Amino acid sequence: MSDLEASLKGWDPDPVTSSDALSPDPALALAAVLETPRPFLVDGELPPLWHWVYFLDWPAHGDLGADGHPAHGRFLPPVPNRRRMFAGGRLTITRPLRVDGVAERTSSLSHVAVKRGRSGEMVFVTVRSEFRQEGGLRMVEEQDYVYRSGESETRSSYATAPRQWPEAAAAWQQRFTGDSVRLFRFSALTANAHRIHYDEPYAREVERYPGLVVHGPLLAMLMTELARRNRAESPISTVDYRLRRPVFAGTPTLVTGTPDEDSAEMTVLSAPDTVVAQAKVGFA
Ligand SMILES: CC(C)(COP(=O)(O)OP(=O)(O)OC[C@H]1O[C@@H](n2cnc3c(N)ncnc32)[C@H](O)[C@@H]1OP(=O)(O)O)[C@@H](O)C(=O)NCCC(=O)NCCSC(=O)C[C@](C)(O)C(=O)O
Repeated sequence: MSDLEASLKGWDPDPVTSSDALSPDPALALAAVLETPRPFLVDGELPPLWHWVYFLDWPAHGDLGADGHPAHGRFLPPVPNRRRMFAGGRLTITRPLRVDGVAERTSSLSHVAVKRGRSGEMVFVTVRSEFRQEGGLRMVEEQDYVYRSGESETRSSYATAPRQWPEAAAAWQQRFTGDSVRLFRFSALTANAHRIHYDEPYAREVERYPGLVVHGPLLAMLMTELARRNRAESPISTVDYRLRRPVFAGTPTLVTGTPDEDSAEMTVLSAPDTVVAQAKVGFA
């Protein structure tokens, strides 16, 4: 048994339920950060993944670790010297949540797996959440987080990111470059104090990235938003996404979509053959 596996023995956190009155304000602020064309909230319905600006935790300042991330939390694995990344997830929407109405989220630990990848040993933690409003189940979500233990390695493979816009033949396309202001505003909106997103000396010197890291949730949203804008008549009912490589502020990326009858394959490219994020979006 590896040290990582040993540290997880007996870890079995209980489910937790929280509620949110779903004020429209966070959604309107998110629309500004994403530069979403009007109308933002048709019939008050939250677009797919926009619930990420709700149900937020604001731990006391003293309860944050040196990385800005909470030092303790229900679904944070007891891994020594923990380093975390958002790796992917799946969302099924039966009926969208509506703003201006209390909604409830129940989260539980779904799955823990220690795996060995190109970057060494890591633990994948999947958290499953059910969202209810007006007594009905509206969405089921699974989110995969990856945790590593120990000091950051030198990430020399990231240092040579190209500085040109990637090109692709996909039907839907949108250019995107993360900049520090947008990353800061997205961190604030998602109550994410992780320093890799806004503290460049920390990102470079401590976590050894070549720059600020673009949020995984932001990349996932760019993909669903491109699909939503191009298929306004068909509501999105499923999203399955994976974050494959970190993206850094200043890196020109291309968000692409290749539609099919009832789904679309989405990617974020940092070079024509480098997929940094991918998603499959299903239309109802
Ligand atoms: C995830 C990394 C570390 C895998 O690392 P790797 O490349 O070394 O892995 P691999 O060699 O591709 O695969 C190894 C195993 O892992 C599995 N695997 C591989 N990927 C996934 C995935 N997504 N979900 C589930 N499983 C996955 C894969 O299927 C395989 O399993 P197997 O051995 O059973 O076949 C690597 O792909 C990576 O660095 N991705 C980018 C992560 C990223 O940049 N996230 C956004 C920034 S962090 C963030 O936003 C955070 C936030 C918001 O601040 C906050 O929550 O705190």
